[in-house]
Amino acid sequence: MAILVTGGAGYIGSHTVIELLNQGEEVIVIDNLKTGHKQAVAGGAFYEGNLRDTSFLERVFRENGIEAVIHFAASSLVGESVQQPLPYYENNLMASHNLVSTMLEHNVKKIVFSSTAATYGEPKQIPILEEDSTNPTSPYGETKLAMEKMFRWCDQAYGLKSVSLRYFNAAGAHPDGMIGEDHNPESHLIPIILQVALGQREAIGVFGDDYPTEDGTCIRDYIHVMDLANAHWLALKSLRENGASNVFNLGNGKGFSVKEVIETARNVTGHSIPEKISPRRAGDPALLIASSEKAQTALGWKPKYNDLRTIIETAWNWHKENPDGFLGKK
Ligand SMILES: NC(=O)c1ccc[n+]([C@@H]2O[C@H](COP(=O)([O-])OP(=O)(O)OC[C@H]3O[C@@H](n4cnc5c(N)ncnc54)[C@H](O)[C@@H]3O)[C@@H](O)[C@H]2O)c1
Ligand SMILES: O=c1ccn([C@@H]2O[C@H](COP(=O)(O)OP(=O)(O)O[C@H]3O[C@H](CO)[C@@H](O)[C@H](O)[C@H]3O)[C@@H](O)[C@H]2O)c(=O)[nH]1
Repeated sequence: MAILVTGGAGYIGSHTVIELLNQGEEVIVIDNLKTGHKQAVAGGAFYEGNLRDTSFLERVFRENGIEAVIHFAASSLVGESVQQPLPYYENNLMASHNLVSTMLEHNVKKIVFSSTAATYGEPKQIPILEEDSTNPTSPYGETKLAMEKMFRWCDQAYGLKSVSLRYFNAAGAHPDGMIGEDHNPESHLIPIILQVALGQREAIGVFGDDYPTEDGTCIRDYIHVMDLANAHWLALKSLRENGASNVFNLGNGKGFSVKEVIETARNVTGHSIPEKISPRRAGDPALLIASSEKAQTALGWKPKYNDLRTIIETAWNWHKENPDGFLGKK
């Protein structure tokens, strides 16, 4: 029986495919390549198509014995979702509805889901715990929270077992330099900073320096993509072993401001990386730091790359060797 990975050609999905293959799993990837890259998929069967296309989904489930689904495919940019909410409802909620309906028709009842810190909105306390209140500040966070709730109701009604993993900020690249982050256009902080270091951009725009934080810039909890990949494998194992639905935060429990991230990248790369203060980006909470104790205790998850310098080093290794991302890859 295979594990179906939706969005497996994307950044976190492709790193998780490697983890699954290393664990001896049979893997099937679905991706419409909207933001992903076929060259990033290290193995398994590949189906190019859209989760919104029910006959396509039906064919994938008919042609394969699928045990469980790991669901990454989504639109996932906080700022963009504030400008264009409707595509987020379509590509996140409606596509997930198609997926779950097809799963249930084929009696597939295990799903590991990419949720997000954006489900919390502005936290009332730090570090954030799973039971804290959820008041998203963006349509993106709102759609992810709605999907979590859809899975919960489907557990009660149909016995669908889900593990929702609320990642904080994914960063870094495979330590072998095989694959890394490549979005076009890029919107994430660390790859943009490294594009400045490579001379591909003039400066990094800092989105707001008047937040209620020590240096006025937003604080995030950066977590290495291979640590996230490993958490998916552990979540899958937990569904196999005890079958209970659950929600887990995944972060390092340490927060870094935008300015601190830029400074660390200056040290790693040896480049000056000019910065310019720009307006705030709509939808951004000031401060997000996870407590991941629950995942550590219940899943036995232990992040290996738990310092920002190492995370940025692995990203720098990928960007330096592949300045044009997968396009330029030999
Ligand atoms: N990057 C982060 O920091 C972060 C943090 C928290 C949660 N997440 C979540 O993790 C998941 C993966 O994020 P990522 O950064 O790897 O994003 P990504 O854009 O690199 O990957 C998403 C993949 O899904 C594919 N896809 C999107 N819609 C599809 C559809 N309708 N049908 C088929 N394929 C489709 C894209 O082509 C892409 O390959 C997303 O669900 C995102 O919301 C990401
Ligand atoms: O050019 C830039 C890009 C980003 N930022 C700031 O850097 C921080 C991190 O931004 P970014 O890398 O774009 O990530 P987030 O917007 O925090 O969102 C990521 O992390 C969320 C979880 O916290 C996920 O849900 C999202 O999918 C994922 O894109 C934020 O404070 C941004 O305002 C800048 O100042 N300048």
